[in-house]
Amino acid sequence: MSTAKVALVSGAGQGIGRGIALQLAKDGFDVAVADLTFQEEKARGVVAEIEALGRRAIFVAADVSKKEDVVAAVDAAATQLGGFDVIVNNAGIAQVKPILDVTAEELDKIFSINVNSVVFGIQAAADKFIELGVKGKIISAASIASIKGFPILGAYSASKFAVRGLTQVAAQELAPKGITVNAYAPGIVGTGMWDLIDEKLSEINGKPRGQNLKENVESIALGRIETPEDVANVVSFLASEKADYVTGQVLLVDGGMLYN
Ligand SMILES: NC(=O)C1=CN([C@@H]2O[C@H](COP(=O)(O)OP(=O)(O)OC[C@H]3O[C@@H](n4cnc5c(N)ncnc54)[C@H](O)[C@@H]3O)[C@@H](O)[C@H]2O)C=CC1
Ligand SMILES: CC(=O)C(C)=O
Repeated sequence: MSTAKVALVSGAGQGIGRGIALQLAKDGFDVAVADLTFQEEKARGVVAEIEALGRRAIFVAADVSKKEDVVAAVDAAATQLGGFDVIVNNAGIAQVKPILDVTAEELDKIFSINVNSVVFGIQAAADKFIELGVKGKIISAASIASIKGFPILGAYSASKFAVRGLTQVAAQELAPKGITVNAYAPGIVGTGMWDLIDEKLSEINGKPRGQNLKENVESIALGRIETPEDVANVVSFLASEKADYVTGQVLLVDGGMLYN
C-alpha cells in the first residue's frame, strides 16, 4: 500500500483539470482522473502522464452533475489508491448568451454541472474524510466571474457566484472537523472553454474569431494569457500543508484583472 496522499480531480481529461492533476502528481499525490465517459481516451492519456511521473493514477468515469457518480468516484479513488485527502471540484461548462435569451433548460444544465456538482463533491469528500479520520481539503473552480458579473456570461457568472457562496458556507460548517474548503478564481485561460467563448461571442458581436480573446487578454495587467499551469500552481498551494490555516477563500489567479 502506497503512503502517498490521494487527490481526485474532476474534468481532468483536458484543460485546467489536466494541469492540476499533473501538478498534484508532481507534488507527490496519487491521482484519480475523473471525467465524462466520452473523454476516456484523453483522461487515460493524463493517467499515463501521471504514471510517467512515478505516481499512481486511475481514470474514473463520472458525470459530476449526478450525486451517485461523484460518491462512486470518491469511493473508487479511496479504495483503489488507498486513501483520500483532497478533492478538486474542477469540472464546469460555460454558456455564452445574453441574459434575455437564456432558457430554463440552459439554466438547469449549467447549475447542475457547475453548482450541484460542487455540493455533491463537498458532501462526498467530507463523508469520506470523516470515515477515514482525515483532515482533508476541498478545492473548487470559481472564476473572476464569481467576483464580478460578466455580460453575455450571465448564467455562468451566477453559477460561479454560487460556488463562492458554497465555499464560504462549507468552510464554516466543516471547520470543526478540520476540513478546509477553498476555491480558485482563474481569469482568461487558454483552454477549450475559451475557444468556445470566443466562437460564440463572435457570432453575437460580429468580431472576427480570436478578436474577443485578444481584447480580453489585452486587459490583463501581466500582459499574457493564463495557462493551466498558472492555475495549477495555486491549487498546489491550496492542496498543501502550507494552506492549513486558509479556509473559506476564493483565491484570484488572473494575472491582474480584478483586485480585492
Ligand atoms: N478557461 C477559463 O478561462 C476559465 C475556466 N474556469 C473554470 O475552470 C474549470 C475548468 O475549465 P477549463 O479547463 O477551461 O474547461 P474545459 O472545457 O477545457 O474542460 C472542462 C472539463 O470538464 C469536463 N466536464 C464537463 N462537464 C462535466 C460533467 N458533467 N462531469 C464531469 N466532467 C465534466 C469536460 O469533459 C472537460 O474535460 C471550469 O469549472 C471553468 O468554469 C474559471 C475561470 C476561467
Ligand atoms: C471562463 C471564465 O470564467 C471567464 C470569466 O472567462
